[in-house]
Amino acid sequence: MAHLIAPSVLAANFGQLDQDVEMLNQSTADWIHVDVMDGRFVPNISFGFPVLQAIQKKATKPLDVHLMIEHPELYIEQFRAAGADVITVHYEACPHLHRTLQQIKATGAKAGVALNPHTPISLLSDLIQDIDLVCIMSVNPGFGGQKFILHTYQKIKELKRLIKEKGSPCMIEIDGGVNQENASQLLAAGADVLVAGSFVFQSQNPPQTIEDLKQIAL
Ligand SMILES: O=C(CO)[C@@H](O)[C@H](O)COP(=O)(O)O
Repeated sequence: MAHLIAPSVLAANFGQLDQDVEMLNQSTADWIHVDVMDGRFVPNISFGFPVLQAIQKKATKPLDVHLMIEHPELYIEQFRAAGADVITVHYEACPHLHRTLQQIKATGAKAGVALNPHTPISLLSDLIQDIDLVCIMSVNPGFGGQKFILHTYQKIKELKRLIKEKGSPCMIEIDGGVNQENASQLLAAGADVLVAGSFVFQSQNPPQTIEDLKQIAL
């Protein structure tokens, strides 16, 4: 399967969000990645339902919503109603992760699990069959523009092995510090979806940058 590119609107210009979403609509991006932060699970606050709804109104591509919040299970239905197509919760925020994944699937959304850099892949061993997407955080969540953590390559390979061993249809997404330099190695290690925020939005020509990431061959 060809890899997917999911630009993160956390790095967009919120003064012209409509235009930035329209740029993504016109680009070769596959998904639009939306980072929700609550100031508790992560030391930053981004935005909530009204902004997600505004993005949904304009977007013509699936919304990949990454919840960096405590107690995500309290808000799943609301995020789905606000436009989320993929809902990713953090392993570290869910004491009853299996139940939360079922809750996400019951809304009709795809169910994702994100892992902080310190969280081992092996913890997913008993529920990998129930996950549609694992988001490996390649930075500590909370901020865009951070440096990519090299140990990520190892984790992708481990996850790929686990997925194969258990026959899971799960996709592997990488989030944080993705750029033209590391993208090809990430894909070679087994990544299916690349999230890129600052690399896309701070470039001279964001649609071209998205297309360059899309065209990376192994
Ligand atoms: O979830 C997060 C950060 O917590 C990411 O989605 C960032 O938004 C990616 O930004 P860059 O590292 O690509 O700038």
